[in-house]
Amino acid sequence: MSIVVGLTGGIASGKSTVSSILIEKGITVIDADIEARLAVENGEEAYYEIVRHFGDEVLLTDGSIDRGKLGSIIFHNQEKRLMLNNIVHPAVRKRMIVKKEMAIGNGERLIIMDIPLLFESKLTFLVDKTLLVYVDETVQLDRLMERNQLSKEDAIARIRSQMSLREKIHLADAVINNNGTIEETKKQLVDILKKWNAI
Ligand SMILES: CC(C)(COP(=O)(O)OP(=O)(O)OC[C@H]1O[C@@H](n2cnc3c(N)ncnc32)[C@H](O)[C@@H]1O)[C@@H](O)C(=O)NCCC(=O)NCCS
Ligand SMILES: Nc1ncnc2c1ncn2[C@@H]1O[C@H](COP(=O)(O)OP(=O)(O)OP(=O)(O)O)[C@@H](O)[C@H]1O
Repeated sequence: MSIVVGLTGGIASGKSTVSSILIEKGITVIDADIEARLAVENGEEAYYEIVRHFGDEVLLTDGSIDRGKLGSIIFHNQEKRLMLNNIVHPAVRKRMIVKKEMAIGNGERLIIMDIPLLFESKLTFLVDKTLLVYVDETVQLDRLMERNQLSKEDAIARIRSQMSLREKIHLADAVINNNGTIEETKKQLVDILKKWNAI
Protein backbone atom coordinates (compact mmCIF):
# COMPACT_ATOMS: atom_id res chain seq x y z
CA MET A 1 0.00 0.00 0.00
CA SER A 2 1.31 3.45 -0.94
CA ILE A 3 0.73 6.60 1.04
CA VAL A 4 0.49 9.78 -1.03
CA VAL A 5 1.39 12.97 0.81
CA GLY A 6 0.46 16.41 -0.53
CA LEU A 7 3.30 18.74 0.44
CA THR A 8 2.21 22.35 0.39
CA GLY A 9 2.97 25.77 1.76
CA GLY A 10 3.26 29.28 0.45
CA ILE A 11 5.70 30.86 -1.94
CA ALA A 12 9.22 30.54 -0.46
CA SER A 13 7.94 28.76 2.67
CA GLY A 14 10.39 25.89 2.15
CA LYS A 15 8.64 23.19 0.11
CA SER A 16 11.64 22.63 -2.15
CA THR A 17 13.92 22.49 0.88
CA VAL A 18 11.74 19.74 2.38
CA SER A 19 11.50 18.00 -1.02
CA SER A 20 15.30 17.89 -1.32
CA ILE A 21 15.54 16.14 2.07
CA LEU A 22 13.05 13.53 0.82
CA ILE A 23 14.75 13.12 -2.58
CA GLU A 24 18.04 12.49 -0.75
CA LYS A 25 16.29 9.60 1.00
CA GLY A 26 15.29 8.17 -2.40
CA ILE A 27 11.62 9.11 -2.05
CA THR A 28 9.70 10.08 -5.21
CA VAL A 29 8.65 13.72 -5.28
CA ILE A 30 6.26 14.85 -7.99
CA ASP A 31 6.71 18.63 -8.24
CA ALA A 32 3.87 20.79 -9.61
CA ASP A 33 6.24 23.69 -10.40
CA ILE A 34 8.36 21.38 -12.59
CA GLU A 35 5.30 19.92 -14.32
CA ALA A 36 3.95 23.47 -14.87
CA ARG A 37 7.24 24.40 -16.53
CA LEU A 38 7.10 21.37 -18.85
CA ALA A 39 3.44 22.03 -19.66
CA VAL A 40 4.25 25.45 -21.16
CA GLU A 41 7.23 24.45 -23.29
CA ASN A 42 7.16 25.55 -26.92
CA GLY A 43 4.90 23.16 -28.84
CA GLU A 44 2.61 22.27 -25.91
CA GLU A 45 -1.08 23.21 -26.09
CA ALA A 46 -0.80 25.50 -23.05
CA TYR A 47 2.08 27.37 -24.73
CA TYR A 48 -0.09 28.37 -27.69
CA GLU A 49 -2.95 29.32 -25.37
CA ILE A 50 -0.63 31.59 -23.38
CA VAL A 51 0.58 33.32 -26.55
CA ARG A 52 -3.03 33.68 -27.76
CA HIS A 53 -4.18 35.32 -24.50
CA PHE A 54 -1.08 37.23 -23.38
CA GLY A 55 0.52 38.06 -26.75
CA ASP A 56 4.05 37.82 -28.13
CA GLU A 57 5.33 40.20 -25.48
CA VAL A 58 5.54 37.31 -22.99
CA LEU A 59 8.03 35.48 -25.24
CA LEU A 60 11.82 35.60 -25.16
CA THR A 61 13.74 35.90 -28.44
CA ASP A 62 14.13 32.08 -28.61
CA GLY A 63 10.32 31.73 -28.54
CA SER A 64 10.13 30.33 -25.00
CA ILE A 65 7.93 31.89 -22.32
CA ASP A 66 9.50 34.85 -20.49
CA ARG A 67 8.63 33.65 -16.98
CA GLY A 68 9.79 36.86 -15.32
CA LYS A 69 7.52 38.92 -17.58
CA LEU A 70 4.53 36.59 -17.21
CA GLY A 71 5.04 36.54 -13.43
CA SER A 72 5.14 40.33 -13.24
CA ILE A 73 1.79 40.43 -15.06
CA ILE A 74 -0.11 37.71 -13.23
CA PHE A 75 1.04 38.43 -9.68
CA HIS A 76 -0.37 41.96 -10.02
CA ASN A 77 -3.61 41.09 -11.79
CA GLN A 78 -6.05 38.53 -10.39
CA GLU A 79 -8.10 38.24 -13.60
CA LYS A 80 -4.98 37.43 -15.63
CA ARG A 81 -3.72 35.05 -12.95
CA LEU A 82 -6.97 33.09 -13.08
CA MET A 83 -6.75 33.06 -16.87
CA LEU A 84 -3.23 31.60 -16.72
CA ASN A 85 -4.35 29.08 -14.10
CA ASN A 86 -7.20 27.96 -16.35
CA ILE A 87 -4.74 27.41 -19.19
CA VAL A 88 -1.97 25.66 -17.26
CA HIS A 89 -3.59 23.77 -14.35
CA PRO A 90 -5.50 21.07 -16.30
CA ALA A 91 -2.27 20.02 -18.04
CA VAL A 92 -0.34 20.03 -14.75
CA ARG A 93 -3.02 17.95 -13.06
CA LYS A 94 -2.94 15.36 -15.86
CA ARG A 95 0.85 15.09 -15.76
CA MET A 96 0.89 14.71 -11.99
CA ILE A 97 -1.78 12.01 -11.98
CA VAL A 98 0.16 9.97 -14.57
CA LYS A 99 3.32 10.18 -12.44
CA LYS A 100 1.44 9.32 -9.26
CA GLU A 101 -0.13 6.24 -10.85
CA MET A 102 3.30 5.16 -12.11
CA ALA A 103 4.80 5.44 -8.62
CA ILE A 104 1.87 3.53 -7.10
CA GLY A 105 2.27 0.89 -9.83
CA ASN A 106 5.93 0.56 -8.84
CA GLY A 107 4.78 -0.27 -5.31
CA GLU A 108 6.44 2.76 -3.72
CA ARG A 109 5.56 3.08 -0.04
CA LEU A 110 5.67 6.89 0.13
CA ILE A 111 4.93 9.29 -2.72
CA ILE A 112 5.14 13.06 -2.29
CA MET A 113 3.16 15.51 -4.42
CA ASP A 114 4.62 19.00 -3.98
CA ILE A 115 1.69 21.28 -4.87
CA PRO A 116 1.91 24.96 -3.86
CA LEU A 117 -1.78 25.59 -4.61
CA LEU A 118 -3.07 22.30 -3.12
CA PHE A 119 -5.77 24.00 -1.02
CA GLU A 120 -6.52 26.95 -3.34
CA SER A 121 -7.11 24.60 -6.29
CA LYS A 122 -8.98 22.04 -4.17
CA LEU A 123 -6.63 19.21 -5.13
CA THR A 124 -6.65 17.38 -1.80
CA PHE A 125 -8.61 14.53 -3.43
CA LEU A 126 -5.31 13.56 -5.11
CA VAL A 127 -3.58 12.74 -1.81
CA ASP A 128 -4.05 10.73 1.39
CA LYS A 129 -2.47 13.23 3.79
CA THR A 130 -1.61 16.93 3.62
CA LEU A 131 1.62 18.35 5.04
CA LEU A 132 2.08 22.11 5.33
CA VAL A 133 5.46 23.86 5.41
CA TYR A 134 4.73 26.94 7.51
CA VAL A 135 6.76 30.09 8.13
CA ASP A 136 5.77 33.42 9.68
CA GLU A 137 4.94 36.03 7.05
CA THR A 138 7.96 38.17 7.95
CA VAL A 139 10.31 35.20 7.43
CA GLN A 140 8.50 34.34 4.17
CA LEU A 141 8.85 37.90 2.91
CA ASP A 142 12.56 38.12 3.78
CA ARG A 143 13.37 34.74 2.20
CA LEU A 144 11.37 35.51 -0.93
CA MET A 145 12.95 38.96 -1.44
CA GLU A 146 16.39 37.44 -0.93
CA ARG A 147 15.93 34.36 -3.13
CA ASN A 148 14.17 36.08 -6.06
CA GLN A 149 15.81 39.49 -5.69
CA LEU A 150 12.36 41.09 -5.53
CA SER A 151 11.31 44.47 -4.15
CA LYS A 152 9.17 44.35 -1.00
CA GLU A 153 6.13 45.41 -3.06
CA ASP A 154 6.58 42.62 -5.63
CA ALA A 155 7.23 40.03 -2.94
CA ILE A 156 4.07 41.06 -1.05
CA ALA A 157 2.03 40.83 -4.29
CA ARG A 158 3.22 37.21 -4.75
CA ILE A 159 2.42 36.28 -1.14
CA ARG A 160 -1.03 37.89 -1.40
CA SER A 161 -1.84 35.90 -4.54
CA GLN A 162 -2.11 32.78 -2.37
CA MET A 163 -4.21 31.75 0.63
CA SER A 164 -2.38 32.84 3.79
CA LEU A 165 -0.26 30.26 5.59
CA ARG A 166 -2.23 30.97 8.79
CA GLU A 167 -5.42 29.81 7.07
CA LYS A 168 -3.68 26.77 5.62
CA ILE A 169 -2.68 25.61 9.13
CA HIS A 170 -6.33 24.76 9.81
CA LEU A 171 -6.63 22.70 6.63
CA ALA A 172 -3.48 20.57 6.90
CA ASP A 173 -3.15 17.16 8.57
CA ALA A 174 0.32 18.11 9.86
CA VAL A 175 2.45 21.25 9.96
CA ILE A 176 6.22 21.74 9.82
CA ASN A 177 7.37 25.04 11.29
CA ASN A 178 10.24 26.13 9.02
CA ASN A 179 11.11 29.38 10.85
CA GLY A 180 14.13 27.69 12.39
CA THR A 181 17.11 25.80 11.02
CA ILE A 182 16.98 23.18 8.28
CA GLU A 183 18.02 20.57 10.87
CA GLU A 184 14.96 21.44 12.97
CA THR A 185 12.79 21.16 9.89
CA LYS A 186 14.27 17.79 9.02
CA LYS A 187 13.53 16.45 12.52
CA GLN A 188 9.88 17.57 12.34
CA LEU A 189 9.55 15.99 8.89
CA VAL A 190 10.91 12.61 10.01
CA ASP A 191 8.72 12.61 13.15
CA ILE A 192 5.56 13.26 11.11
CA LEU A 193 6.35 10.62 8.48
CA LYS A 194 7.12 8.06 11.21
CA LYS A 195 3.81 8.88 12.93
CA TRP A 196 2.03 8.25 9.62
CA ASN A 197 3.93 4.99 9.24
CA ALA A 198 5.19 6.30 5.90
CA ILE A 199 8.90 5.66 6.52
C1 LIG B 1 3.93 32.85 -13.28
C2 LIG B 1 5.11 31.97 -13.65
C3 LIG B 1 5.43 32.07 -15.14
C4 LIG B 1 6.35 32.47 -12.84
O1 LIG B 1 7.42 31.60 -13.07
P1 LIG B 1 8.68 31.56 -12.07
O2 LIG B 1 9.71 30.68 -12.74
O3 LIG B 1 9.09 32.95 -11.72
O4 LIG B 1 8.17 30.89 -10.72
P2 LIG B 1 7.88 29.35 -10.40
O5 LIG B 1 7.09 28.73 -11.50
O6 LIG B 1 9.11 28.67 -9.98
O7 LIG B 1 6.85 29.48 -9.18
C5 LIG B 1 7.30 29.90 -7.90
C6 LIG B 1 6.16 29.91 -6.92
O8 LIG B 1 5.21 30.90 -7.27
C7 LIG B 1 3.94 30.53 -6.80
N1 LIG B 1 2.99 30.54 -7.93
C8 LIG B 1 3.22 30.18 -9.21
N2 LIG B 1 2.11 30.34 -9.95
C9 LIG B 1 1.16 30.79 -9.12
C10 LIG B 1 -0.20 31.14 -9.29
N3 LIG B 1 -0.79 31.01 -10.48
N4 LIG B 1 -0.89 31.60 -8.22
C11 LIG B 1 -0.30 31.72 -7.01
N5 LIG B 1 0.99 31.40 -6.79
C12 LIG B 1 1.70 30.94 -7.82
C13 LIG B 1 4.10 29.11 -6.23
O9 LIG B 1 4.28 29.18 -4.84
C14 LIG B 1 5.36 28.62 -6.87
O10 LIG B 1 5.99 27.64 -6.09
C15 LIG B 1 4.85 30.47 -13.29
O11 LIG B 1 4.84 30.32 -11.90
C16 LIG B 1 3.54 29.93 -13.85
O12 LIG B 1 3.49 29.58 -15.02
N6 LIG B 1 2.47 29.85 -13.00
C17 LIG B 1 1.21 29.29 -13.42
C18 LIG B 1 1.16 27.82 -13.11
C19 LIG B 1 1.01 27.57 -11.63
O13 LIG B 1 -0.03 27.85 -11.02
N7 LIG B 1 2.06 27.00 -11.01
C20 LIG B 1 2.05 26.71 -9.60
C21 LIG B 1 1.85 25.28 -9.33
S1 LIG B 1 0.75 24.39 -10.39
N1 LIG C 1 15.04 26.59 7.45
C1 LIG C 1 15.58 27.47 6.61
N2 LIG C 1 16.54 28.32 7.01
C2 LIG C 1 17.08 29.24 6.18
N3 LIG C 1 16.73 29.39 4.89
C3 LIG C 1 15.77 28.57 4.41
C4 LIG C 1 15.15 27.57 5.24
N4 LIG C 1 14.23 26.91 4.50
C5 LIG C 1 14.27 27.46 3.27
N5 LIG C 1 15.19 28.45 3.21
C6 LIG C 1 15.50 29.31 2.05
O1 LIG C 1 14.31 30.04 1.75
C7 LIG C 1 14.09 30.14 0.37
C8 LIG C 1 12.75 29.51 0.02
O2 LIG C 1 12.80 28.10 0.23
P1 LIG C 1 12.28 27.08 -0.87
O3 LIG C 1 12.84 27.42 -2.20
O4 LIG C 1 12.50 25.72 -0.33
O5 LIG C 1 10.72 27.45 -0.84
P2 LIG C 1 9.52 26.93 -1.72
O6 LIG C 1 8.36 26.84 -0.79
O7 LIG C 1 9.91 25.70 -2.45
O8 LIG C 1 9.32 28.13 -2.74
P3 LIG C 1 8.40 28.24 -4.07
O9 LIG C 1 6.99 28.33 -3.62
O10 LIG C 1 8.81 29.50 -4.66
O11 LIG C 1 8.67 27.05 -4.91
C9 LIG C 1 15.27 29.46 -0.30
O12 LIG C 1 16.23 30.43 -0.64
C10 LIG C 1 15.80 28.52 0.79
O13 LIG C 1 17.17 28.25 0.65
